Amino acid sequence: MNKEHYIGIMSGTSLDGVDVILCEIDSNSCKLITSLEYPMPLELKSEILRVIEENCTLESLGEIDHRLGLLFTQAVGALLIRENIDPSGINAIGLHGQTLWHAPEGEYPFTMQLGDPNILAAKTGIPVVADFRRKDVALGGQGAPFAPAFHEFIFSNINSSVSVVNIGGMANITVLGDKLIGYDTGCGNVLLDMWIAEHQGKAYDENGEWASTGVVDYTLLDKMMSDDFFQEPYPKSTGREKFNNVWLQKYLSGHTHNPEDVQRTLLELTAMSISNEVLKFNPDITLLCGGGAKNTFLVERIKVLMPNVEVAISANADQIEAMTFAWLAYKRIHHQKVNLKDVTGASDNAVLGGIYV
Ligand SMILES: Nc1ncnc2c1ncn2[C@@H]1O[C@H](COP(=O)(O)OP(=O)(O)OP(=O)(O)O)[C@@H](O)[C@H]1O
Ligand SMILES: CC(=O)N[C@H]1[C@@H]2OC[C@@H](O2)[C@@H](O)[C@@H]1O[C@H](C)C(=O)O
Repeated sequence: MNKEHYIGIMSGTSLDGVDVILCEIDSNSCKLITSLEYPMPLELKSEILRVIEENCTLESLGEIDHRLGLLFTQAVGALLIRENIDPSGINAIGLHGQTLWHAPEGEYPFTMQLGDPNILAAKTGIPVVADFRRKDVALGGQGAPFAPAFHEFIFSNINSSVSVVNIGGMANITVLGDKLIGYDTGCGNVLLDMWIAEHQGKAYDENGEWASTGVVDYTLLDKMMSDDFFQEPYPKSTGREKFNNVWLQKYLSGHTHNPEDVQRTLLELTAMSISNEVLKFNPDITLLCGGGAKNTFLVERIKVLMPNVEVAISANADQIEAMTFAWLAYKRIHHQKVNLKDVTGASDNAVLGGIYV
């Protein structure tokens, strides 16, 4: 069987860094060979947040597209140099890009990922597959989440009923079965990160330590849990354009709260919005992945909220999203459709992504 080598690049909604992985892929398997986390410069992170949350000009968008193209190129270069890899041995790079805005519903649906793939292809000499999501949106789909198709590929050999939950900035669930189910459950770490940054100047609440000093405000929790997004049926997907400071302030306004109680309540919101969805499918096992799987207090709360489900941290928990995009590049290079229509609501499965050489 022919083994091929693909690089996957993911920079998610947390804006914490760029995950770069190298995989060996064939029609039956995807083996992680090595990975690297390349830091997102703080100034670029602030500029991206400013454009998303405050003020956007065409010039700022164009410059961010270029700067991200350079950043992804540096990240790939760092991996190739560290591992002493010749670029000619890489079949292609799967580049997710940085989501700036995701609006799959409405009169003119769109999803926007930036980071010019031409720069990456030109500077590395490696073919790049990018722009994965817009074909799905063109077919009437949500354009997200895509990881469920990869979860199906790597986890369907498990002989129990399985669900997979990625806890990134946003959180998404996959339920494996005859019909593949997957959708975003809502916020993952994004509100927790935002609140601790504002009150303690930290990028994230390590192991939920600050949250654990507060108490859950159940009135606030109930109000937030009654938000439309949590009530809507799937297919559904979301992003920073919804779960952001404006969203939080809407629920906080009119009351005074201790900051640590808000953090504790936000952690409970993440745990509850995830576990409510998992429990709808009653799986034997739930595999957690993404950065939130390292938050020991969050994982503890998820376990408490679903005592009859075995909760485990998945293999390669930090790399699965980047592996997804390496595998999607493999699918594109081989002109294979991706099994996502039941997840995203697209009218058909499709060959996803454009090739940049
Ligand atoms: N030890 C830890 N304790 C608490 N939280 C952690 C820990 N390690 C990572 N995190 C959280 O994980 C986040 C990063 O997760 P991840 O990289 O999976 O997100 P992402 O890929 O950017 O998001 P998305 O999946 O929505 O695109 C950090 O911002 C932080 O909130
Ligand atoms: C539009 C977008 O970038 N969505 C991300 C985000 O981060 C988690 C969740 O929201 C998921 O829908 C998706 O990412 C993963 C990689 C996915 O497509 O499965």
